Amino acid sequence: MDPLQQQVQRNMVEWFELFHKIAVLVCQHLQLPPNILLEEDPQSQRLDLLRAFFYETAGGNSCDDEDVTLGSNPHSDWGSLTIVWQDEVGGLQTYCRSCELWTDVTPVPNTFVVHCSDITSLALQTKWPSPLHRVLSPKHERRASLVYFGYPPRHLSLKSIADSLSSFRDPQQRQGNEDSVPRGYNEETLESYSLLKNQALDASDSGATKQQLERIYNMPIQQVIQDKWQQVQRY
Ligand SMILES: O=C(O)CCC(=O)C(=O)O
Ligand SMILES: [Fe+2]
Repeated sequence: MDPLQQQVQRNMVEWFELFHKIAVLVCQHLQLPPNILLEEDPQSQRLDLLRAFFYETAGGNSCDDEDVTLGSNPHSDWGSLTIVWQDEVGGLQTYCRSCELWTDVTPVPNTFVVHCSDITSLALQTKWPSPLHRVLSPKHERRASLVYFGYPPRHLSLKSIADSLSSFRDPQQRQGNEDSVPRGYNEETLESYSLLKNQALDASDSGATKQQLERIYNMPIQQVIQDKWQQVQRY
């Protein structure tokens, strides 16, 4: 590796660890149990990802097409928790389901945005919805962001996460014996969860379904996420 590559890698590792610490602190602050929504054992490999984004302006000389989208399409994040750092340009928006409007997530210096992502939301029976969000193409200034996608320990399943969260909040609560998905989900909310959609280009069933949740409910998270990466593989 040349010195520049080494420097970039060192910086990325530092940021990766910093974002992971922030994610752990968020869980602690929300009084969520340790080592359930995030892999906290330093010896264990994480599924987590850190991505650096750089959004070019849509109105540059090289492109006259007004419809061009250089941002990010509406989606929800698959994991447990997402931590976003964005610069002052803005463009991140979340969808308000009840008012049916896109709302700007206004950049605030020295702050991070935290999304409760699909896995956490599903384990909490959508009590905390996973936000549908998108990034608009910046018009005048280029935009940079760093996005950390946190995942639970790879061997856990949605069921075991759901059981741990409910017994943590209510120690009297007995763990469910059945492997089936509990009732109580808001099915309309589920429809926007990317984790439950078939995102393959040739997918015929593009809608999210309760059956999909049933299919993955007892699978190790690692397998669920591997299947998702297969779906979004573009050759
Ligand atoms: O760049 C951002 O602010 C967010 C990007 C995003 O939502 C994602 O990559 O999942
Ligand atoms: Fe996202």
